[in-house]
Amino acid sequence: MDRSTPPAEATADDAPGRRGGATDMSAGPVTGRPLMLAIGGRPAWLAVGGLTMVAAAATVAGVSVSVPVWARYAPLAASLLVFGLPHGAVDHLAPARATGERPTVRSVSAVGVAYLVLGGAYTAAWVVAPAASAVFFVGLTWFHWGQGDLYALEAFGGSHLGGRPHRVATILVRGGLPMLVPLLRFPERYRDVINAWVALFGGGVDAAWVTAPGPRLALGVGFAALTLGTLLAGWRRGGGREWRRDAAETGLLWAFFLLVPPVFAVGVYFCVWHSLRHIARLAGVDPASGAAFADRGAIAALVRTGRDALPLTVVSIAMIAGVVAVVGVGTDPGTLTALYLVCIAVLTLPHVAIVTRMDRAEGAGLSRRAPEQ
Ligand SMILES: CC1=C(/C=C/C(C)=C/C=C/C(C)=C/C=O)C(C)(C)CCC1
Ligand SMILES: [Fe+2]
Repeated sequence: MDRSTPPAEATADDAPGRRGGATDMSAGPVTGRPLMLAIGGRPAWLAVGGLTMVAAAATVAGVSVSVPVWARYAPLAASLLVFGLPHGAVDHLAPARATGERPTVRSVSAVGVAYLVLGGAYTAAWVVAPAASAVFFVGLTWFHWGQGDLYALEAFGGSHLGGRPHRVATILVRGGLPMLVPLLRFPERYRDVINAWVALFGGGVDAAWVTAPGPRLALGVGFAALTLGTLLAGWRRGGGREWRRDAAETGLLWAFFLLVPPVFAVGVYFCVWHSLRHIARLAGVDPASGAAFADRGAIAALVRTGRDALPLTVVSIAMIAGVVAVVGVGTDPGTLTALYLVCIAVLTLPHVAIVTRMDRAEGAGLSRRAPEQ
């Protein structure tokens, strides 16, 4: 698929930032809209929408569904293979492709060095200051998952997105949905997850304020106001179909993270929302995956990108298994999940650096020049 031409389904207004579009303000291409809808949109809406409806029906009927422990952890465990870990395992190829070039030994090595330096530094930080590293991990994920959603909104054709302040607010809202909303409804479980990370290093967090109602209420009211203000700003820029999609997704994620228990909800979100959106982005910058999508559809594009992700997914799983064996932690799901998430944290810091470079190369996200209005 030729990325420089808007796909048949999209109009120039649909895709304001795509190279060659009539209202093009950016330096580079943004993933094709049909690709992002097929891989990064519909599956996530189905999974998250379906689960939210089940949870809402159970709440309205006053039925308390007891989810077995293994099922609570199943989505996070599945993320080892199902889109989660693999979405970062194409990082060695992605920055070159984002600039429209073929990966070279040099470009792949630069990514390797970034992983060694940033991942190494963050590993040391976990050992020296686990509580601060845990808080940093939540903040980093907040930014990164918001950054991922901002890219997807642009790829959907988000002409309601304004300049830098509106984009920063959109990142804060979209990242805060998975990182803050679970705290509002499930503070004890939230604290237990963070405690489990820190406990791996022999520490504990004294975060009484996390479970205290006052600060939580303030955070909830503040975040609700930020959500409404950000959506209102988009509506005032013209609203329209993409604004309605943004508002519907935002409302859906608010409900999802308020209703569905947090470890399960975050696991589902990681697999089908964040990771699939990034995979759609990766497929969009890879000519072979783009062609597979144009010829044979979404599954073919996923398989093509999956092939690129396979080697480093296997290496990452082997490394995580090695860490589990060497540190010899307990085998209960809570502890294993904590160790997995700390490994993910170490991989996420360089991953965020790579994605931010891709944003710059594509003129997307915070690197996009403000559209004129
Ligand atoms: C599990 C869980 C949490 C944090 C999960 C995090 C921080 C996951 C990060 C994953 C990343 C960064 C994946 C790569 O893109 C919370 C919200 C603390 C509490 C609720 C349960
Ligand atoms: Fe990511």
